[in-house]
Formats: sequence, structure tokens, C-alpha cells
Amino acid sequence: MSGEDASWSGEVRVSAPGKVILHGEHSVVYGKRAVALGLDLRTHLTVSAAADSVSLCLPDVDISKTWSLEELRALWKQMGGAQAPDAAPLADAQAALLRSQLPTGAGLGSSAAYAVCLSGALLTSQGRLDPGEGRANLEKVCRWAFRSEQIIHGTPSGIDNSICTYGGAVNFKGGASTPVEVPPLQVLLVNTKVPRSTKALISGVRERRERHPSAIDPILDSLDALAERGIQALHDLASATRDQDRAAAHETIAELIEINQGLLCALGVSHPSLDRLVALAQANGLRAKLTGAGGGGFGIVVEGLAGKEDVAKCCLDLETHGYQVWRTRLGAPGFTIHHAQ
Ligand SMILES: Nc1ncnc2c1ncn2[C@@H]1O[C@H](COP(=O)(O)OP(=O)(O)O)[C@@H](O)[C@H]1O
Ligand SMILES: C[C@@](O)(CCOP(=O)(O)O)CC(=O)O
Ligand SMILES: [Mg+2]
Repeated sequence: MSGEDASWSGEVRVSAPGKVILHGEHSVVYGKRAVALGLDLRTHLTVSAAADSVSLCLPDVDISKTWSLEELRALWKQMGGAQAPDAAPLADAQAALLRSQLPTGAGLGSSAAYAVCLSGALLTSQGRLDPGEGRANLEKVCRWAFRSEQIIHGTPSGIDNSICTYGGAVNFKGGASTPVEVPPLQVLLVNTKVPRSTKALISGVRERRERHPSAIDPILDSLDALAERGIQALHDLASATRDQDRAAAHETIAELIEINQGLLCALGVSHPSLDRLVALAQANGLRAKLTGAGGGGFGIVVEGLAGKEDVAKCCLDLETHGYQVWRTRLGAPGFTIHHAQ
């Protein structure tokens, strides 16, 4: 439904995945290439019609708020919202309930999954997605989610809202994303349990670059080249038909992960908990890097062709050192409408 007089009386249920950035975190903020994959941990949102208010229930962060439509219309007017060129009319009373499997503020894109769910559910409930316009609808969802990320982050690159909208794997550069064929990529998601702020880490990189532009810019260029090599390796893995080609692609991916972590250390976004994680993986013959903004949060260990025993031993070592470990396969589907009426 849309328009000032329309009153919608249905329910919309949607979900969006979290994400793992394989290559390009931080450098993507400077227009460099990045590659990210959907994660099978999801955020779910239900939006339903309400009598005369808008309420938002976020049990995972212990927030529950209700505003009367009158209050919101006054605020809308005060903000000059009606004059905005792409402003959506504030028409309907709604209740939104959101649940997430994603830890917040840890590098797995909880903010983007949240943003994508909100934008997708509201666009659906307001009748602003056109039946049969799959890609165009997703682009719309992605654009609105980016606005929400701007509120949370300040200067997001757009990669998180893109992967959480489109899912699978995306090749992202300069604000535009293209799909990448997803090979079977098994990883360990490792939680350092160290809290950190995406915004503060991005500022830290900016300040380091301002102090030493001639040293930092080549690192950003290397990260760009690494992402390009990473996409080629994913492609090689997806299209490999012989064991030796699969093995070669896995070896390349592992080596790129190792180089990437070194460059992120040079940008100043690692953390002792991440350095230890990388060393423990390496002691078991596996390669690891931080994912997302770093400074704590999550790291990933790529399993490649490691045997079951080596992977199990690596998990055990990590858990013994206090890390939480989840084993998962990357490439989960993007924004999904489960129910709309
Ligand atoms: N389930 C949720 N409910 C409400 N807000 C959320 C939820 N998930 C994420 N957020 C918002 O996103 C912020 C975390 O985003 P960010 O620092 O970018 O880390 P990440 O996106 O890697 O989890 C939270 O502080 C909160 O503002
Ligand atoms: C550091 C950055 O590249 C990724 C941040 O990811 P996260 O919020 O830590 O999940 C920032 C961005 O791309 O907007
Ligand atoms: Mg985020």
C-alpha cells in the first residue's frame, strides 16, 4: 500500500543474511575492490499492521519503542521530509519485530542485515516493489539499506548492504556490485569475543593514511589487487573439474588470505586476539584473517583441503584458548520475502 490515505492491514516476513568479507575490508572505503559472501546466520523481521502507532521491538538489543502516527507526522514535517525527492509517504501504522542470529558489532554485518530487512519489509508493505522486477527490486532494497548504514557507520562503502541484499558472493568496487559464482567454500568463523567499533577502526585507518599517505596508498592498492586475485581464485575453484585444479585454487586462496592479514596488520586494524587466532590456525597448517573492521570481532579460517582431523584439532586449539568457533559454508542467499499479504 502507499499514499496518505491507504491503510494496509497485512503482514510481511523477511530475512537477510550476515556476511563475511573475504578480501577488501577498509580498502573498499577508498574505492578499492572487495569480495564478500553471504553467511548462513540471518536476521528475521516481521512487519504487521497496527491501529494508530508505529512500534519497533528489537529483543536482541533490548529495545522496544512505540510512536503515535501523529508524533511521527509532526517529526516528518519538521524534517522537511515531504520535500525530499525520493521520500516515501509516511502512511501506515505498523509494528516491527526483529530477531537476529548475528552477534552485533563483531564484523559479520549485523547492521547491514538489519538495514536490509527494514528497508525490504517496509518497501514491501508499502507496495513499492514491483512484481516480476527481481533485480530492480533488490537494487531498491539495497539503496535504502545503504541510507540506514550511513546512520550507523557514517561512511560505509556499501559492500555490506550489497552482500546482505544479493547474497551468494559479490565483487564490489566503486559502489557497484556484480555477482561472483560461489564455489563450495568451507570456513571456521572464529569469535575473539573482543568488542570493537567499526566507526573507530575506519577513523584509525584514515588517520594513519593522513600521516603516511605514500606508505599507506600502496597497501590499499595491494589490497585491491588481492581482491582481484581472490575473485579469480574463487572462479577457478568453482569451475575446477580435476582434483589438482581444485587443490591449486585452494592453495591460492589460502595464500591470499595470509597476505591479506599481513596487509590489514599494517593498516593497524588487527588485535592481539586476532594475531593469536592466526598463529593458532597456522600452527595447524591453516590460514586465517580478520573479517570486517577488525580490532577484535570475528576472524575466518579457510579450511581448503585440510583433513577432518586437522580441522578438528584447529577448532579444539582455538576453543581451548577461549575462542568460540562455528563451522560453516559461505554463499548464503540474500534478502528473502518469506510471506507478504
Ligand atoms: N538485531 C539488531 N537489532 C537492533 N540493532 C541492530 C541489530 N543488529 C545490529 N544492529 C545495529 O548495528 C550495530 C552494529 O553494527 P556494526 O558496528 O557495523 O557491526 P556489524 O555490522 O559488523 O555487526 C549495533 O550497534 C546496532 O546499532
Ligand atoms: C571496514 C569496512 O570495510 C567493513 C566493516 O564491516 P563490519 O561493520 O565490521 O561488519 C567498512 C565498510 O566497508 O563500510
Ligand atoms: Mg556493520
